[in-house]
Order: sequence, then structure tokens, then C-alpha cells
Amino acid sequence: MKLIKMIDNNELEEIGVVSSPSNLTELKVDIKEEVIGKNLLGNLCVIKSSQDGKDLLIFGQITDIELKNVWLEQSQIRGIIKQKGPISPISGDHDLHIGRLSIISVFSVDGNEIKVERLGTVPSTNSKVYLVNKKFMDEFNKIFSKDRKLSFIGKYYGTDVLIPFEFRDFSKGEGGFGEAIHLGIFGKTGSGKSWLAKMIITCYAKNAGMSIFIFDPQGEFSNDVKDKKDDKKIKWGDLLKSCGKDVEVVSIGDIRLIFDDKDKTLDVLERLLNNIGIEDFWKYFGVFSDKKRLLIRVIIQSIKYLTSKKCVVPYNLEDLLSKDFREVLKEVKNRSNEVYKDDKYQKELKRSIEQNKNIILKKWDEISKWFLKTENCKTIAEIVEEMKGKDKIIIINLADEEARKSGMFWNISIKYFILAELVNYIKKAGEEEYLKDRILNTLVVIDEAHRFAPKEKPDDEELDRLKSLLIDAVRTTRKYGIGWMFISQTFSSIDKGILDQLRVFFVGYGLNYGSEWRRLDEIMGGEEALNIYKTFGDPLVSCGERKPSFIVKGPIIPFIPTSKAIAIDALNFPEEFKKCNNLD
Ligand SMILES: Nc1ncnc2c1ncn2[C@@H]1O[C@H](COP(=O)(O)OP(=O)(O)OP(=O)(O)O)[C@@H](O)[C@H]1O
Repeated sequence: MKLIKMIDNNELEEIGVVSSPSNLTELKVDIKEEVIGKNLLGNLCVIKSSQDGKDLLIFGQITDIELKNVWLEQSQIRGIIKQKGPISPISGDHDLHIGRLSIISVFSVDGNEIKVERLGTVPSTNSKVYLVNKKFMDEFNKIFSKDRKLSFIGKYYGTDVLIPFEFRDFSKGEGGFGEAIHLGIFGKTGSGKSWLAKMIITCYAKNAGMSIFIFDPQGEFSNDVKDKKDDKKIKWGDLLKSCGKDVEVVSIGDIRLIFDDKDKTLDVLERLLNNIGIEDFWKYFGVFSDKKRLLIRVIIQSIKYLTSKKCVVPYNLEDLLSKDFREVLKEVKNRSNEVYKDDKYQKELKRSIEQNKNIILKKWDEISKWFLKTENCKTIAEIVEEMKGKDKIIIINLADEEARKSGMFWNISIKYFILAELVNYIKKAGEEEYLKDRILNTLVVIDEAHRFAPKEKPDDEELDRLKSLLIDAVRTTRKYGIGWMFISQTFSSIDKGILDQLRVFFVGYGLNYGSEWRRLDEIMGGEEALNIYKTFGDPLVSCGERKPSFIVKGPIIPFIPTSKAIAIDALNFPEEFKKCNNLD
């Protein structure tokens, strides 16, 4: 086996030997003097050992380096040093550098086969510890990729050694993960979350038969797939297409809140009207908060009446919401007693409608656009239907500028409402497939997740509904083959019901303070890799090329069957990523 030969032929740099005390999960390493000045933190190491007559390769990551000098721990000597400075040969010469090597994986080597093993004995204290180099890992990845579809998104922290990841689709068949998994990407603003997400999405896109939905509240993902002449742009759309996916951006202006059931459409209209503030619209009717709901009820009743058989010549709903809306206003005036008991206020309502008719009609135009069909428009049901089993990536661009461009009435509650309906329909589509003994095989990505599933109970009714739907979906949709990927700047601002369901974590720079650190420590179960996390630099202040670092934990690194957390440097996107994944 070439890997064993490489070790035996000294092709790897030896950094020390196993020391005492060591155990099955962590080995102490006495670092050799020649490598003491080297940056070893986060480095991947390998030890050749044997177990049950088989050659073993034990891999570990250096998670800490401790300096010990037993002489200097004596207070008399410390006292002398304080007065006279370093004492030769005690200072320096007697220093011991002890590395902590967290064992991340163990493989037995037999001929050209590599098999995952469980470590059942600790290597002896004469076992040499080597630094894994690029050549060794490339060779390992070559053998390891035989039955796997490996992808690369990062390198071991501080090294140029590529880590193999496997982003398998959620199917039960060969190569599938067997069920959906939920992922979370966390880190301060600018820590590289969205770019890492783009790499992960591209890796998932390589799976035939899998669809991906991206909720894009800032329009960032949508912008990156648009055709641009500018050579500097990342042209992510082309990359996704080269993975065999059909990519579509759906803008707010293309979405319609029309449902098959007329009553559901009118319920939605009623909810939308309730989410419009007095200042934005209702003041023109002369009503204030206590009567707003009643007036909306009357508008809906009027529409229902005018489109029903009770009306002498029933109107078509679409016409009534657009060119014939004056008829609704007339009907509302006839029903003013349903809003106010007092005659004086009834007259006041009628007078306000008459007086402000033009501005009411103009504003209504913006509201009604949500319910009127146009050439390229799509209902929420159509959007979800389109992606079913069709190798599709749909990005919903929910950026406020898009809404403004569309000329449709827009506020944050509508954003929540659309997202909630999408979540609802995706879940329903999953249920339907499940009943037919199939799965949806879809990843749903939610950027800025803390805004949609906040920890505190939201005041906004639509947000509260969205949050409940999301928590429920994350809990129930795994078996339907729907996985969720949440991107958020903090842990503490996102609901625990969601965090508890995540199996894969990527944590970028900036969460080593207060409650965030406590949460991170809890999620990582106090793993040693957190020592490395403390040394992450802010990518925003790095000089030269940006190399955002992440702690990763979860069953997506086949090389680490124990799912132990490790630290990585993200690949440079898109150039290095494309090269390492043969996507050129
Ligand atoms: N892997 C990468 N390769 C190349 N450049 C990167 C990479 N990651 C991040 N960057 C650079 O850093 C910038 C910020 O990264 P990114 O937008 O991913 O941060 P973020 O954590 O999503 O921030 P926010 O929370 O504010 O959206 C990017 O615009 C890009 O210029």
C-alpha cells in the first residue's frame, strides 16, 4: 500500500512521538525540537500503528500545544529568573512542547483497501507522529473516492491538505444518505457564510434527481446566478448548470397569491389587508385601529357577495379586484352599518370613500396586483410543483428592491406570509410524495434564518406563523426527504427548536463571546477543536487573500466517521473550488 510506503520512506515530516498520558480519544505528543518553531495548530497528523494483526493509520488534529518546564514551576527558580532574567541551561533547554492530538479517524490498511476501524488500544509511546502533507492526502482521497462521490470545500486549518466531504442526496438508494439532514452555517457578518453556502449548494447540485430551494431575503444568491458580462463576477449560475441543474430565479414581482380555492384566495387577501397599516391605506376610509378589522371583513363579504350567485349578475373575481373594484366600494358603502352602529359614523365612512376614491383606487392597484395573473407570474403551488423531481434550483428573490421595482404593495409581513406559504406547500408536497412511497429529495436553504425563526415570540402574527411552520417542518420533513440549511449570524437569536434538529454545523469567525460561546460549546460538546476556533482571525481584517475558517461537525466528512469537530479553511471561491472539484 502506497500510503504505508510513503510513511516508511520518510516522505512525511515527523513532528514527535506519542507521549503519556494518552487515551483512546486524545494522544499527547512530545514535539521534536526541530519543529518547535512551526505552526502546528489545526494540522492533520497520522500515526502508523497496528491492531489485531492489521496495519492501522490513526489520524488526528492538533488542537493545542502546551509548554512545560518542570524547573520553572519551582518558586525559588522563578524568583531568580524574575531578578536575573533567563537562566542557562534551565530556561529554553528544558522546555517541553506537548501537543494534544485529537483522534478523528482510524483506518485499517489491507492491500489496496482502506477500511474504517474503531481504535481499541492506544499506540505505544514510541509511535512516531507525522504531519500529513498534500501528496499523502491526495493519495488517500484517490483510494477513498473509489465508492464515493467526494467534494472539496476546504482544507485542514492552516495547511494545504484537502479534506474530503460527501454531500449525498437524501434518497435511500445507492449513494444516497437514506434520509434528509439539516445543516446550519453560523458566524459573524463577513465570516464567509454565504460563500461557503454557495459551495455546499454546488456540491449538493452534483446529485442527479435532487432539487434545491433557496429563500434569498437579500437577493445575494439571485444576483450571483444572473448572467453578467463582468468577468470578475463569480458566474455561479453557470457552475450550477454545469452540475446538471436548471436554475431559476423567481422575483417577488412574479409571485401571485392566487389559490385553487377561491375562499383561500379571499382568506389570504383578508390577511394581507390586515397587515396593511392605517397610515398606508386605511386612513383614506376614515377608520382607525379599532374598526380596521371590521371594515376589512365588510370588504371581503362584499367581494364574496358580488362574485356569488346571490348577486344578480355575478362578477368575475379577477375583474372585481381590478377594473370593477369601484363596485366593491359601492357595496361597502351599502354595508356601512356593519362597520358602525352610529348613523353619524356611517355617513362619515361613506363620505371618506367618496372623497378619497381616486387615492383608494390607486393604492388598491398595488394591493390587487398580488391576485392578478400576468404572463410570467407563478402561484406558490406552481413554484413548488415545478421543482418536484426535476433537478431544479429555484431561488426566491425576496429583496426589498425587487418588491419596489414590481410596483406591488410590500411590507415585511408579506415577506413572512410568502415564506410561510412556501414552507407550507413544500411540506405538503413532501407528504404527498411520501404517501406515494417516494421522497421529495430537496434541500431548502434559508439565508438570514434568525429573522424568520427568532428565539423570542414575535409580535408580528405572520412571523409567528412562519416560525411555527418552520419549527414543525424541520421536525417532520426529514422522512419526506426534505433537508433544511439555515444560515444565521448568531446561535442565540434563532429558536432552539430549530438548533436542536441540526446535525451538521459550520461555525465561522466571531462567536466566541458570552451566550454565543456557551451555545457553541454546548453544540460541540466541549470538543477540542474549539481551542482552534479561539485562534480564528477576522476574515474582514485579513491581509491579502481571504481564507475564512470554520469549525465543522456532522456526518458529511466520510473521513471522520466519528463526526468529531474539525477546523478548516474554506477554499477560495470560485476558482480554487472549481479546480479542486473538477468543475472547470
Ligand atoms: N471562500 C471564499 N472565497 C473567496 N472570497 C470569499 C470567500 N468567503 C468570503 N469571501 C469574501 O468575503 C466576503 C464576505 O463573505 P460572505 O458574504 O460569505 O460573508 P457572510 O458571513 O455571509 O456575511 P453576512 O452575514 O453579512 O451576509 C465575500 O463578499 C467575499 O468577497
